[in-house]
Amino acid sequence: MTGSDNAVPHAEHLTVFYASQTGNSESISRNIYEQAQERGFKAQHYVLNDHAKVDWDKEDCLVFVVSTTGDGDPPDNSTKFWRHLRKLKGVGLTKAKYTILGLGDTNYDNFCQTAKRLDTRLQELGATPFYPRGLADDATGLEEIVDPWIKNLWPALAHQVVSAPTIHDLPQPHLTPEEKKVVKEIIQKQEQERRKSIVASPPASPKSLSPATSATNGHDLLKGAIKDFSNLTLASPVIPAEGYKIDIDFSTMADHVNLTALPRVPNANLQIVDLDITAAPRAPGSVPSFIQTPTPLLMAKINKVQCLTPLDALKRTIAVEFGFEDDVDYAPGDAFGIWAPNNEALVLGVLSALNVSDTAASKAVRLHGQGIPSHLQPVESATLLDIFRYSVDLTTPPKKANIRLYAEHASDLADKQKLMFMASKQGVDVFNAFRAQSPTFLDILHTFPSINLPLARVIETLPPMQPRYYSITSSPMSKNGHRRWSCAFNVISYDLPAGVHRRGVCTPWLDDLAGQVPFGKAVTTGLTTQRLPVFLKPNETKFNLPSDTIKPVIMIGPGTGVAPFMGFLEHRAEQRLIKKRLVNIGSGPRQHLDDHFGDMWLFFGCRHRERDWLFREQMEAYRRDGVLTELQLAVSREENVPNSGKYVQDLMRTQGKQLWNLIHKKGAAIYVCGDAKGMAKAVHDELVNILVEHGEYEKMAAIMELNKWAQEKRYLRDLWA
Ligand SMILES: Cc1cc2nc3c(=O)[nH]c(=O)nc-3n(C[C@H](O)[C@H](O)[C@H](O)COP(=O)(O)O)c2cc1C
Repeated sequence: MTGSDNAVPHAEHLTVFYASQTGNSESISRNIYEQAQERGFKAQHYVLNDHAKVDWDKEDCLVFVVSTTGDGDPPDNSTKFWRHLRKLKGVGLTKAKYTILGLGDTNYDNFCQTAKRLDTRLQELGATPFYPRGLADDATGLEEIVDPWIKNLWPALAHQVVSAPTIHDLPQPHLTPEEKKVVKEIIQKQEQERRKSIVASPPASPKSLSPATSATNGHDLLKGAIKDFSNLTLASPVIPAEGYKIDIDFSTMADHVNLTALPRVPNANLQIVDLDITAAPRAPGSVPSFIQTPTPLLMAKINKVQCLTPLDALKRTIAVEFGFEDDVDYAPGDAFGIWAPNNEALVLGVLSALNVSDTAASKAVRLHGQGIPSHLQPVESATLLDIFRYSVDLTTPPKKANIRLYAEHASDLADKQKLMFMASKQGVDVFNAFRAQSPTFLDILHTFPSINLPLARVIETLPPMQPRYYSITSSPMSKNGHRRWSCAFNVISYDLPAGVHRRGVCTPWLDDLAGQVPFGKAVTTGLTTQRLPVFLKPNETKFNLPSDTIKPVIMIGPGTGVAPFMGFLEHRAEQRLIKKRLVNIGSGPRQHLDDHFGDMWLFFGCRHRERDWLFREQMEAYRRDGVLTELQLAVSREENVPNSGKYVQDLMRTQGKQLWNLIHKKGAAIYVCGDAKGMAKAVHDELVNILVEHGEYEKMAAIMELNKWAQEKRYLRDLWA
């Protein structure tokens, strides 16, 4: 076989479902899904509640990754699925072949109950397991079971595949024997030269990335592009980004002639039809109509911006208030999504590198084709410029399947061979080193200048752009509350060791739009008039203030995890104001305000009080006014101050008795927001300790009690990875 597309097995259908409460099953299932794609499966990845999106009869194999939560309960994002499963009758799933990876913790009574129940029910319905169930234990380390289970899944799946040889058996594809010979010679020659140069020359500069300057794809083209793009309708001229040539050591490539486990080249489905009209310019501040959001898209203006951290802080955190023309209903604890565009210079740089002229970029096109990614379906008419701004993700590092595709379209044999190597099992270290540099799509084009990818392939194979979500820090009850939302976030911007500057998509864009205000008072004047595309994301886990205002609230949220609690506090301050007016009306005995409101405790953590005590003024004011009953501040990196070297869980320990009283005697609700791994686990463990120490529970009984509270929505967590 000479290595044409015929060498690749016909993709087999595989769907990976997950049910996850705190994200473990989700990320493990995503890993399986990505590996499946790389191995040539036509894979899909869904949360179990979206079970109806898949025609189970048409799937060759189903893989379920499910955790157990509460007291042996399935995660919230699978409850709809369980209702559906209960309703199914007879043996309606006889065609389904499946396997299950369960995640649980042997400290709990009902270890991996969800996985076990699912297994039983699927078999009752006639489905057949094709690979033994795996049950991973968080108590000893999930990876002990998960890693070997995934490793052995592939041979088990290959056994199910009837049509073609597995991808492992593939000869080195897409190179004729003559080509292979030439490539081998080139590699050997390069390797000899590299070795010679190591001996002859002084150590290379530590900078492993450098701006691309090659005449074929670098400055010459970019100079042209600057001229080309100058008449685009942009607010101010933007110079296309240059991209970086990523310098990676390919010396190990010479040791591997036969490459295995190469992913399948993604199918080509998308067609671009040039509608042959210059698109009418969009209204200033509007966004393309193809953007799809789960709740209505709203155009917000920036009312107010404040930088919460000084220059010497580790992170730059800003608080932004958005304003709307009409009322928007929301509750404290909800979040909102922002649909940010890619950095404009990067978009222009990519279009320039793809040789798209300014005229072509601003002409209307229609995207169509069978089986194209769902985010591209609605593109009836849009400009390429808008598609690259809003529809595709230019900054997420590539997956192996993309690298494989780029190899396919590299005309230079050395480029092709390097890309093939990175996509293979043998090149995994080089692939990881490449990804570690966070290459943008533009960097890839500059690093491998002979890649000549048709535009349709670029658009359909780049990941879809995703909205970014932020917790609302304001209350709808405050003045004009329904017409404003606030949020606070860290601006993602960092330098790689090689001296290259990288930026997130949404937060630097917002920071730029808001004028990069300096640390200090909130700025309300002279702000941009540009409207921003946002939409509401109601909280699905009831992470909202209790409706019974007398119920005490314990809030634990270090860093930007405090965001939703600022909304809770603003809301409670408003509730108190209203009550204050009411209680003093009438002839009855005067009532005390605090009789109507339960305690509010906040555990907040920062590194240095002067550098990253976010919302300090507001917190202190709430404390003074009695809205906040107790403020516990943990200061992890500052010396000689109260609570120095402490984290929130340490302060919970010292306040254990009071916390237990609030929980036990007054029925307090507990809220945790922030980092899922480190902080949330430590806080959970500390709650167990408090129940053991002050409530006289056995450890297991304490764990069970916390599960019960999680079920009753009395212990709520809003976490991110
Ligand atoms: C509040 C809570 C309740 C839990 N209840 C159980 C349980 O009843 N049985 C079990 O095996 N594991 C239980 N676990 C452990 C989780 O299943 C385990 O940590 C798993 O890795 C979480 O996966 P996920 O992030 O996908 O939800 C519980 C964990 C938490 C935090």
